Amino acid sequence: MSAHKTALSVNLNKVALVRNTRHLGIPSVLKAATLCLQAGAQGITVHPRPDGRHIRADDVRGLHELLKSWPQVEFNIEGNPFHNLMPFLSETRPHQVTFVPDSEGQATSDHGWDLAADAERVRPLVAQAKALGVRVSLFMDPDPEAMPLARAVGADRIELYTEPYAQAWGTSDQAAVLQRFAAAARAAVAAGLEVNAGHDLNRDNLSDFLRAVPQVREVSIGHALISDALELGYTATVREYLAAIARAHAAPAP
Ligand SMILES: CC(=O)[C@@H](O)[C@H](O)COP(=O)(O)O
Ligand SMILES: NCC(=O)COP(=O)(O)O
Repeated sequence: MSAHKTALSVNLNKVALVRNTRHLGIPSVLKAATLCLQAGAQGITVHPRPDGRHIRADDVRGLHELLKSWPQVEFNIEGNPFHNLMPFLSETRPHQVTFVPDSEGQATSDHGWDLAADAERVRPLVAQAKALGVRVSLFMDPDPEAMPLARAVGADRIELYTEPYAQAWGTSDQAAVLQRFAAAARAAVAAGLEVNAGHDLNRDNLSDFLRAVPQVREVSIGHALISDALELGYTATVREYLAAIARAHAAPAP
């Protein structure tokens, strides 16, 4: 058994994505956060992208207010520090920021930092976030040799980008890919970093990952978790609508 329990941080991007297709405010990001926390999630993650396609500034502010009532819960804001991210840190001082090297308008995150190229420009932004009291995590590919560089720019944690693992899960590549992630996590810890993980983790592939990479302090999960929440909720929801129809038929308007 590992000495710590891995925290689950729920990424709410996809709730906002659906919400943004109309002007009704549903589904509500704040209600989703509340339900996830009531169910035991230990953190909330959002990635306010520059194009505002899902999480927007008002969501970040609203979650910041909401989480004042949940002092044990970690607020994690992800994004590219060279785009729109840093003002959110000054305004809300979340527990953690995850720097992600996405381009503007990128469909979704698909690689970690290349610190051999970017260390000098990332370092002052890491220092700026830490001066605000915000823990800094860097989104990284599972490359053991890059971990000392992540530490050298001042990061507290790294987040292992797990899509390659998710793609390998259940195939003959799974064991080899997991070995790569395990080596990267060991290298991170040896360099003085803590380890997070995320991207395309789901309730099928998660346990195998955490067994192989027990150092993981936190997983942030959005796309699959929100999809599961929809699918696991269809039965009860359809019954509610059928009940509403039945009520109308049982007591029609006079
Ligand atoms: C850093 C990371 O892996 C997540 O932010 C992920 O990219 C989710 O972002 P989207 O919900 O915009 O795909
Ligand atoms: N940092 C990863 C994250 O927040 C969620 O990624 P995904 O589960 O939506 O792929």
